[in-house]
Amino acid sequence: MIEFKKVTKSYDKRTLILKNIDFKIKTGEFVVLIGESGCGKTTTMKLINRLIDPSSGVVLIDGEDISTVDPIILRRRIGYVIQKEGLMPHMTIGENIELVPKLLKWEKERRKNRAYELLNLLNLDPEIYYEKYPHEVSGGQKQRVGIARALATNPDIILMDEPFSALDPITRESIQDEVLKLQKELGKTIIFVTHDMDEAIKLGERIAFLKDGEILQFDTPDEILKRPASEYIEQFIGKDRIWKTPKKLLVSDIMSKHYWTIEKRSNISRAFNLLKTHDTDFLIVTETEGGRYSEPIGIIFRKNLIYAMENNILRVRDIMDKEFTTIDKDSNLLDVLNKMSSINAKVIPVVDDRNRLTGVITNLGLVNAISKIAPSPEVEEESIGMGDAV
Ligand SMILES: Nc1ncnc2c1ncn2[C@@H]1O[C@H](COP(=O)(O)OP(=O)(O)OP(=O)(O)O)[C@@H](O)[C@H]1O
Repeated sequence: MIEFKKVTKSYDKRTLILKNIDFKIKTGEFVVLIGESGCGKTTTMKLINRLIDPSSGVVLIDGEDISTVDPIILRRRIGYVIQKEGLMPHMTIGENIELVPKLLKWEKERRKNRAYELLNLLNLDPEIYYEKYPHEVSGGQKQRVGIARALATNPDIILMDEPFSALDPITRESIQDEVLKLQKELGKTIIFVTHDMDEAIKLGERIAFLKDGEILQFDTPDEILKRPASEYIEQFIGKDRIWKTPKKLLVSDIMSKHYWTIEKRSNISRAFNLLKTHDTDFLIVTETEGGRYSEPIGIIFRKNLIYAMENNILRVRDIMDKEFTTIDKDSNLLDVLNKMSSINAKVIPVVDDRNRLTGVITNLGLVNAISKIAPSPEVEEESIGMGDAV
Protein backbone atom coordinates (compact mmCIF):
# COMPACT_ATOMS: atom_id res chain seq x y z
CA MET A 1 0.00 0.00 0.00
CA ILE A 2 1.13 3.52 -0.78
CA GLU A 3 0.01 6.11 1.71
CA PHE A 4 0.26 9.90 1.56
CA LYS A 5 -0.12 11.51 4.98
CA LYS A 6 -0.76 15.25 4.99
CA VAL A 7 1.80 15.83 2.27
CA THR A 8 2.65 19.35 1.12
CA LYS A 9 5.20 20.49 -1.42
CA SER A 10 6.69 23.85 -2.22
CA TYR A 11 9.51 24.28 -4.71
CA ASP A 12 10.35 27.83 -3.67
CA LYS A 13 9.33 27.81 0.01
CA ARG A 14 6.61 30.37 -0.84
CA THR A 15 3.99 28.77 -3.04
CA LEU A 16 2.43 25.50 -1.98
CA ILE A 17 2.17 23.34 -5.09
CA LEU A 18 0.68 20.49 -3.07
CA LYS A 19 -1.45 21.74 -0.20
CA ASN A 20 -2.59 18.60 1.55
CA ILE A 21 -2.37 15.27 -0.22
CA ASP A 22 -3.78 12.56 1.98
CA PHE A 23 -4.81 9.29 0.39
CA LYS A 24 -4.07 5.58 0.19
CA ILE A 25 -3.46 3.41 -2.86
CA LYS A 26 -4.08 -0.28 -2.28
CA THR A 27 -1.63 -2.93 -3.40
CA GLY A 28 -2.50 -4.11 -6.91
CA GLU A 29 -4.76 -1.14 -7.54
CA PHE A 30 -4.85 0.94 -10.73
CA VAL A 31 -5.16 4.55 -9.64
CA VAL A 32 -5.37 7.44 -12.07
CA LEU A 33 -4.38 10.98 -11.06
CA ILE A 34 -6.31 13.49 -13.14
CA GLY A 35 -6.67 17.24 -13.24
CA GLU A 36 -5.84 20.20 -15.38
CA SER A 37 -2.31 21.20 -16.27
CA GLY A 38 -0.28 22.42 -13.30
CA CYS A 39 -2.57 20.99 -10.59
CA GLY A 40 0.23 18.83 -9.18
CA LYS A 41 -0.23 15.37 -10.69
CA THR A 42 3.39 14.84 -11.70
CA THR A 43 4.62 16.33 -8.44
CA THR A 44 2.44 13.86 -6.52
CA MET A 45 3.76 10.99 -8.58
CA LYS A 46 7.41 11.98 -8.23
CA LEU A 47 7.05 11.88 -4.45
CA ILE A 48 6.49 8.13 -4.69
CA ASN A 49 9.90 7.34 -6.20
CA ARG A 50 11.59 10.21 -4.39
CA LEU A 51 12.48 12.19 -7.49
CA ILE A 52 11.35 14.89 -5.09
CA ASP A 53 10.71 14.90 -1.35
CA PRO A 54 7.74 16.44 0.49
CA SER A 55 8.05 19.79 2.25
CA SER A 56 5.96 18.30 5.05
CA GLY A 57 4.06 15.10 5.69
CA VAL A 58 5.14 11.57 4.81
CA VAL A 59 4.80 9.03 2.05
CA LEU A 60 4.73 5.41 3.18
CA ILE A 61 5.08 2.28 1.10
CA ASP A 62 3.86 -0.83 2.88
CA GLY A 63 4.02 1.10 6.12
CA GLU A 64 7.63 2.26 5.66
CA ASP A 65 8.37 5.99 5.56
CA ILE A 66 10.20 6.27 2.24
CA SER A 67 12.26 9.25 3.37
CA THR A 68 14.29 6.67 5.29
CA VAL A 69 14.91 4.52 2.20
CA ASP A 70 17.83 5.11 -0.16
CA PRO A 71 16.24 6.61 -3.33
CA ILE A 72 18.31 4.36 -5.61
CA ILE A 73 17.14 1.23 -3.81
CA LEU A 74 13.59 2.57 -3.68
CA ARG A 75 13.52 3.19 -7.45
CA ARG A 76 14.49 -0.39 -8.17
CA ARG A 77 11.17 -1.38 -6.65
CA ILE A 78 9.30 1.15 -8.76
CA GLY A 79 9.01 1.22 -12.55
CA TYR A 80 8.64 4.61 -14.23
CA VAL A 81 7.18 5.32 -17.65
CA ILE A 82 7.06 8.87 -18.98
CA GLN A 83 5.43 10.54 -21.97
CA LYS A 84 8.62 10.71 -23.98
CA GLU A 85 9.53 7.12 -23.47
CA GLY A 86 13.06 8.23 -22.58
CA LEU A 87 14.87 5.48 -24.46
CA MET A 88 18.60 5.88 -24.99
CA PRO A 89 18.90 6.62 -28.74
CA HIS A 90 22.34 5.04 -29.15
CA MET A 91 21.29 1.77 -27.49
CA THR A 92 19.29 -1.03 -29.08
CA ILE A 93 15.87 -1.81 -27.74
CA GLY A 94 17.30 -4.88 -26.04
CA GLU A 95 20.01 -2.81 -24.37
CA ASN A 96 17.45 -0.24 -23.28
CA ILE A 97 15.31 -2.87 -21.59
CA GLU A 98 18.36 -4.46 -19.96
CA LEU A 99 19.70 -1.18 -18.61
CA VAL A 100 18.71 -1.62 -14.97
CA PRO A 101 19.21 -5.42 -14.89
CA LYS A 102 22.75 -4.70 -16.15
CA LEU A 103 23.31 -2.13 -13.40
CA LEU A 104 22.16 -4.82 -11.00
CA LYS A 105 24.79 -7.09 -12.54
CA TRP A 106 22.42 -9.71 -13.89
CA GLU A 107 24.14 -12.33 -16.07
CA LYS A 108 23.88 -11.62 -19.82
CA GLU A 109 21.70 -14.64 -20.51
CA ARG A 110 19.26 -13.80 -17.70
CA ARG A 111 19.02 -10.22 -19.00
CA LYS A 112 18.35 -11.33 -22.52
CA ASN A 113 15.75 -13.88 -21.46
CA ARG A 114 13.97 -11.20 -19.47
CA ALA A 115 14.06 -8.74 -22.41
CA TYR A 116 12.66 -11.43 -24.75
CA GLU A 117 9.96 -12.30 -22.25
CA LEU A 118 8.91 -8.65 -21.90
CA LEU A 119 8.97 -7.95 -25.62
CA ASN A 120 6.68 -10.94 -26.13
CA LEU A 121 4.43 -9.71 -23.33
CA LEU A 122 4.08 -6.38 -25.09
CA ASN A 123 3.41 -7.91 -28.49
CA LEU A 124 6.77 -7.00 -30.01
CA ASP A 125 8.45 -9.94 -31.69
CA PRO A 126 11.89 -10.09 -30.00
CA GLU A 127 13.47 -11.62 -33.10
CA ILE A 128 12.63 -8.40 -34.92
CA TYR A 129 12.81 -5.71 -32.27
CA TYR A 130 15.56 -6.75 -29.84
CA GLU A 131 18.34 -5.51 -32.14
CA LYS A 132 16.56 -2.44 -33.50
CA TYR A 133 17.32 1.13 -32.43
CA PRO A 134 14.61 3.45 -31.06
CA HIS A 135 14.57 5.62 -34.19
CA GLU A 136 13.68 2.53 -36.25
CA VAL A 137 10.33 1.91 -34.51
CA SER A 138 7.02 3.77 -34.23
CA GLY A 139 5.87 5.97 -31.33
CA GLY A 140 3.55 3.25 -30.03
CA GLN A 141 6.29 0.64 -30.21
CA LYS A 142 8.69 2.95 -28.38
CA GLN A 143 6.08 3.38 -25.67
CA ARG A 144 5.74 -0.42 -25.40
CA VAL A 145 9.50 -0.65 -25.00
CA GLY A 146 9.28 2.04 -22.30
CA ILE A 147 6.79 -0.15 -20.44
CA ALA A 148 8.93 -3.26 -20.94
CA ARG A 149 11.89 -1.37 -19.49
CA ALA A 150 9.85 -0.28 -16.49
CA LEU A 151 8.90 -3.92 -15.88
CA ALA A 152 12.41 -5.28 -16.33
CA THR A 153 13.26 -5.90 -12.70
CA ASN A 154 9.70 -6.92 -11.88
CA PRO A 155 8.85 -3.98 -9.61
CA ASP A 156 5.62 -4.07 -7.59
CA ILE A 157 4.76 -0.49 -8.40
CA ILE A 158 4.65 1.21 -11.81
CA LEU A 159 4.36 4.96 -12.21
CA MET A 160 3.11 6.15 -15.58
CA ASP A 161 3.16 9.88 -16.35
CA GLU A 162 0.98 10.64 -19.36
CA PRO A 163 2.60 7.74 -21.18
CA PHE A 164 0.23 7.69 -24.12
CA SER A 165 -0.58 11.34 -24.66
CA ALA A 166 1.61 11.64 -27.76
CA LEU A 167 0.10 8.60 -29.48
CA ASP A 168 -2.59 8.59 -32.16
CA PRO A 169 -6.04 7.49 -30.90
CA ILE A 170 -5.93 3.97 -32.36
CA THR A 171 -2.47 3.11 -31.07
CA ARG A 172 -3.44 4.66 -27.78
CA GLU A 173 -6.55 2.50 -27.46
CA SER A 174 -4.66 -0.69 -28.16
CA ILE A 175 -1.78 0.08 -25.80
CA GLN A 176 -4.28 1.04 -23.08
CA ASP A 177 -5.90 -2.38 -23.54
CA GLU A 178 -2.51 -4.02 -23.20
CA VAL A 179 -1.70 -2.17 -20.00
CA LEU A 180 -5.06 -3.17 -18.53
CA LYS A 181 -4.40 -6.79 -19.45
CA LEU A 182 -0.90 -6.62 -18.03
CA GLN A 183 -2.12 -5.26 -14.75
CA LYS A 184 -4.71 -8.04 -14.48
CA GLU A 185 -2.09 -10.67 -15.23
CA LEU A 186 0.78 -9.25 -13.20
CA GLY A 187 -1.15 -7.59 -10.35
CA LYS A 188 1.07 -4.50 -10.23
CA THR A 189 0.11 -1.35 -8.39
CA ILE A 190 -0.15 1.28 -11.12
CA ILE A 191 -0.32 5.02 -10.63
CA PHE A 192 -1.15 6.70 -13.90
CA VAL A 193 -1.23 10.43 -14.64
CA THR A 194 -3.45 11.81 -17.36
CA HIS A 195 -5.64 14.80 -18.09
CA ASP A 196 -7.84 12.79 -20.42
CA MET A 197 -11.10 11.79 -18.73
CA ASP A 198 -11.83 8.99 -21.23
CA GLU A 199 -8.47 7.44 -20.46
CA ALA A 200 -9.07 7.80 -16.70
CA ILE A 201 -12.48 6.13 -16.90
CA LYS A 202 -11.19 3.31 -19.02
CA LEU A 203 -8.12 2.51 -16.94
CA GLY A 204 -8.70 3.59 -13.37
CA GLU A 205 -10.12 1.40 -10.66
CA ARG A 206 -10.15 4.63 -8.70
CA ILE A 207 -9.52 8.16 -9.89
CA ALA A 208 -7.96 10.89 -7.77
CA PHE A 209 -9.17 14.24 -8.99
CA LEU A 210 -6.68 17.03 -8.28
CA LYS A 211 -7.10 20.80 -8.33
CA ASP A 212 -4.62 23.40 -7.10
CA GLY A 213 -2.60 20.84 -5.17
CA GLU A 214 -5.52 19.16 -3.44
CA ILE A 215 -7.52 16.01 -4.05
CA LEU A 216 -11.11 17.04 -4.63
CA GLN A 217 -12.47 13.51 -5.03
CA PHE A 218 -10.97 10.02 -4.87
CA ASP A 219 -13.41 7.43 -6.03
CA THR A 220 -14.34 4.84 -8.63
CA PRO A 221 -15.03 6.11 -12.16
CA ASP A 222 -18.71 5.17 -11.74
CA GLU A 223 -19.08 7.21 -8.57
CA ILE A 224 -17.28 10.19 -10.05
CA LEU A 225 -19.52 10.08 -13.11
CA LYS A 226 -22.68 9.69 -11.10
CA ARG A 227 -21.86 11.85 -8.15
CA PRO A 228 -19.15 14.38 -8.98
CA ALA A 229 -18.11 16.01 -5.71
CA SER A 230 -18.16 19.54 -7.08
CA GLU A 231 -19.34 21.62 -9.99
CA TYR A 232 -15.74 21.92 -11.11
CA ILE A 233 -15.46 18.13 -11.51
CA GLU A 234 -18.85 18.00 -13.17
CA GLN A 235 -17.66 20.50 -15.73
CA PHE A 236 -14.33 18.77 -16.18
CA ILE A 237 -15.91 15.42 -16.95
CA GLY A 238 -18.60 16.97 -19.11
CA LYS A 239 -22.05 17.15 -17.62
CA ASP A 240 -23.59 14.72 -20.06
CA ARG A 241 -20.89 12.05 -20.03
CA ILE A 242 -22.94 9.59 -18.00
CA TRP A 243 -25.52 9.65 -20.76
CA LYS A 244 -22.87 8.71 -23.26
CA THR A 245 -22.09 5.64 -21.23
CA PRO A 246 -25.58 4.22 -20.54
CA LYS A 247 -24.12 0.90 -19.45
CA LYS A 248 -22.70 2.66 -16.41
CA LEU A 249 -26.11 3.86 -15.36
CA LEU A 250 -27.70 1.11 -13.31
CA VAL A 251 -31.36 0.43 -12.68
CA SER A 252 -30.74 1.05 -9.00
CA ASP A 253 -29.70 4.62 -9.94
CA ILE A 254 -32.77 5.45 -11.93
CA MET A 255 -35.48 3.43 -10.23
CA SER A 256 -38.00 5.06 -7.92
CA LYS A 257 -38.94 3.90 -4.45
CA HIS A 258 -42.11 5.90 -4.71
CA TYR A 259 -44.68 3.13 -5.08
CA TRP A 260 -47.35 1.34 -3.11
CA THR A 261 -48.00 -2.34 -2.74
CA ILE A 262 -51.10 -4.37 -2.06
CA GLU A 263 -51.44 -7.94 -0.98
CA LYS A 264 -53.15 -10.27 -3.47
CA ARG A 265 -56.01 -11.28 -1.15
CA SER A 266 -57.00 -7.64 -0.54
CA ASN A 267 -60.39 -6.34 -1.45
CA ILE A 268 -60.59 -4.03 -4.47
CA SER A 269 -62.09 -1.28 -2.32
CA ARG A 270 -58.73 -1.13 -0.57
CA ALA A 271 -57.04 -0.82 -3.94
CA PHE A 272 -59.40 2.05 -4.81
CA ASN A 273 -58.56 3.83 -1.59
CA LEU A 274 -54.83 3.44 -2.06
CA LEU A 275 -54.88 4.77 -5.60
CA LYS A 276 -56.98 7.71 -4.51
CA THR A 277 -55.15 8.53 -1.29
CA HIS A 278 -51.72 8.38 -2.85
CA ASP A 279 -52.74 9.76 -6.21
CA THR A 280 -50.88 7.02 -8.00
CA ASP A 281 -51.66 5.20 -11.25
CA PHE A 282 -50.65 1.72 -10.16
CA LEU A 283 -50.14 -0.66 -7.24
CA ILE A 284 -47.72 -3.56 -7.17
CA VAL A 285 -49.41 -6.76 -6.04
CA THR A 286 -47.43 -9.00 -3.74
CA GLU A 287 -47.90 -12.55 -2.56
CA THR A 288 -47.69 -11.69 1.12
CA GLU A 289 -47.89 -8.72 3.42
CA GLY A 290 -44.73 -6.67 3.81
CA GLY A 291 -44.66 -5.69 0.14
CA ARG A 292 -41.21 -4.22 -0.05
CA TYR A 293 -39.56 -7.52 0.64
CA SER A 294 -41.83 -9.89 -1.23
CA GLU A 295 -42.03 -11.07 -4.77
CA PRO A 296 -44.14 -8.93 -7.12
CA ILE A 297 -46.85 -11.06 -8.73
CA GLY A 298 -48.97 -8.51 -10.55
CA ILE A 299 -49.80 -4.86 -11.12
CA ILE A 300 -53.10 -3.10 -10.61
CA PHE A 301 -53.91 -0.14 -12.85
CA ARG A 302 -57.08 1.98 -12.77
CA LYS A 303 -58.41 0.11 -15.77
CA ASN A 304 -58.32 -3.15 -13.77
CA LEU A 305 -60.48 -1.59 -11.09
CA ILE A 306 -62.99 -0.37 -13.62
CA TYR A 307 -63.13 -3.89 -15.00
CA ALA A 308 -63.66 -5.24 -11.46
CA MET A 309 -66.55 -2.86 -10.86
CA GLU A 310 -68.20 -3.69 -14.16
CA ASN A 311 -67.91 -7.41 -13.50
CA ASN A 312 -68.53 -7.52 -9.78
CA ILE A 313 -65.13 -8.92 -8.92
CA LEU A 314 -64.01 -8.47 -5.32
CA ARG A 315 -60.42 -9.63 -4.98
CA VAL A 316 -57.27 -7.96 -6.23
CA ARG A 317 -55.76 -11.28 -7.34
CA ASP A 318 -58.66 -11.84 -9.77
CA ILE A 319 -58.18 -8.61 -11.70
CA MET A 320 -54.47 -7.86 -11.46
CA ASP A 321 -52.35 -7.56 -14.57
CA LYS A 322 -50.20 -10.69 -14.63
CA GLU A 323 -48.58 -9.93 -17.96
CA PHE A 324 -45.70 -7.91 -16.66
CA THR A 325 -41.97 -8.22 -16.51
CA THR A 326 -39.46 -7.46 -13.80
CA ILE A 327 -35.91 -6.19 -14.09
CA ASP A 328 -32.86 -6.85 -11.97
CA LYS A 329 -31.59 -3.87 -9.97
CA ASP A 330 -28.07 -4.41 -11.35
CA SER A 331 -29.16 -4.16 -14.99
CA ASN A 332 -28.29 -0.99 -16.84
CA LEU A 333 -30.15 1.73 -18.68
CA LEU A 334 -29.80 -0.05 -22.02
CA ASP A 335 -31.48 -3.18 -20.60
CA VAL A 336 -34.34 -1.03 -19.34
CA LEU A 337 -34.82 0.67 -22.68
CA ASN A 338 -34.77 -2.68 -24.48
CA LYS A 339 -37.27 -4.18 -22.09
CA MET A 340 -39.58 -1.20 -22.15
CA SER A 341 -39.66 -1.04 -25.91
CA SER A 342 -40.01 -4.79 -26.45
CA ILE A 343 -43.05 -5.23 -24.22
CA ASN A 344 -44.34 -1.69 -24.20
CA ALA A 345 -44.41 -1.69 -20.40
CA LYS A 346 -45.51 1.34 -18.41
CA VAL A 347 -44.27 0.00 -15.08
CA ILE A 348 -41.43 -2.42 -14.45
CA PRO A 349 -40.95 -3.68 -10.88
CA VAL A 350 -37.27 -3.84 -9.95
CA VAL A 351 -36.15 -6.94 -8.05
CA ASP A 352 -33.02 -8.03 -6.24
CA ASP A 353 -31.19 -11.31 -6.74
CA ARG A 354 -33.85 -13.10 -4.64
CA ASN A 355 -36.66 -11.69 -6.75
CA ARG A 356 -37.76 -9.32 -3.99
CA LEU A 357 -39.29 -6.00 -4.86
CA THR A 358 -36.83 -3.12 -4.41
CA GLY A 359 -38.18 -0.35 -6.62
CA VAL A 360 -40.01 0.48 -9.81
CA ILE A 361 -39.18 1.95 -13.16
CA THR A 362 -42.00 3.87 -14.76
CA ASN A 363 -42.20 5.48 -18.17
CA LEU A 364 -42.33 8.89 -16.63
CA GLY A 365 -39.56 8.20 -14.14
CA LEU A 366 -37.36 7.02 -16.94
CA VAL A 367 -38.00 10.12 -19.01
CA ASN A 368 -37.24 12.21 -15.95
CA ALA A 369 -34.01 10.35 -15.34
CA ILE A 370 -32.94 10.65 -18.94
CA SER A 371 -33.70 14.33 -19.10
CA LYS A 372 -31.88 14.74 -15.81
CA ILE A 373 -34.78 16.35 -14.06
CA ALA A 374 -35.41 13.36 -11.83
CA PRO A 375 -35.75 14.18 -8.15
CA SER A 376 -32.45 14.30 -6.34
CA PRO A 377 -31.38 11.13 -4.47
CA GLU A 378 -32.27 12.82 -1.15
CA VAL A 379 -35.89 13.29 -2.23
CA GLU A 380 -36.04 9.68 -3.35
CA GLU A 381 -34.75 8.53 0.01
CA GLU A 382 -37.46 10.45 1.83
CA SER A 383 -40.12 8.56 -0.03
CA ILE A 384 -38.80 5.14 0.94
CA GLY A 385 -41.30 4.95 3.77
CA MET A 386 -44.15 5.44 1.37
CA GLY A 387 -42.88 2.59 -0.72
CA ASP A 388 -43.22 0.25 2.20
CA ALA A 389 -45.98 -2.28 2.40
CA VAL A 390 -49.43 -0.87 2.91
N1 LIG B 1 11.02 21.70 -10.42
C1 LIG B 1 10.08 22.64 -10.27
N2 LIG B 1 10.40 23.87 -9.82
C2 LIG B 1 9.45 24.80 -9.63
N3 LIG B 1 8.16 24.65 -9.91
C3 LIG B 1 7.79 23.44 -10.39
C4 LIG B 1 8.71 22.38 -10.59
N4 LIG B 1 8.05 21.31 -11.07
C5 LIG B 1 6.75 21.69 -11.17
N5 LIG B 1 6.60 22.95 -10.77
C6 LIG B 1 5.31 23.67 -10.70
O1 LIG B 1 4.43 22.94 -9.89
C7 LIG B 1 3.10 23.01 -10.39
C8 LIG B 1 2.57 21.58 -10.56
O2 LIG B 1 3.35 20.94 -11.56
P1 LIG B 1 3.07 19.44 -11.99
O3 LIG B 1 4.07 19.10 -13.04
O4 LIG B 1 3.02 18.60 -10.78
O5 LIG B 1 1.62 19.58 -12.61
P2 LIG B 1 0.79 18.56 -13.49
O6 LIG B 1 -0.55 18.52 -12.89
O7 LIG B 1 1.52 17.28 -13.64
O8 LIG B 1 0.74 19.36 -14.87
P3 LIG B 1 0.82 18.83 -16.40
O9 LIG B 1 -0.46 18.14 -16.69
O10 LIG B 1 0.96 20.12 -17.17
O11 LIG B 1 2.02 17.94 -16.49
C9 LIG B 1 3.19 23.81 -11.69
O12 LIG B 1 2.77 25.11 -11.43
C10 LIG B 1 4.64 23.75 -12.05
O13 LIG B 1 5.01 24.91 -12.75
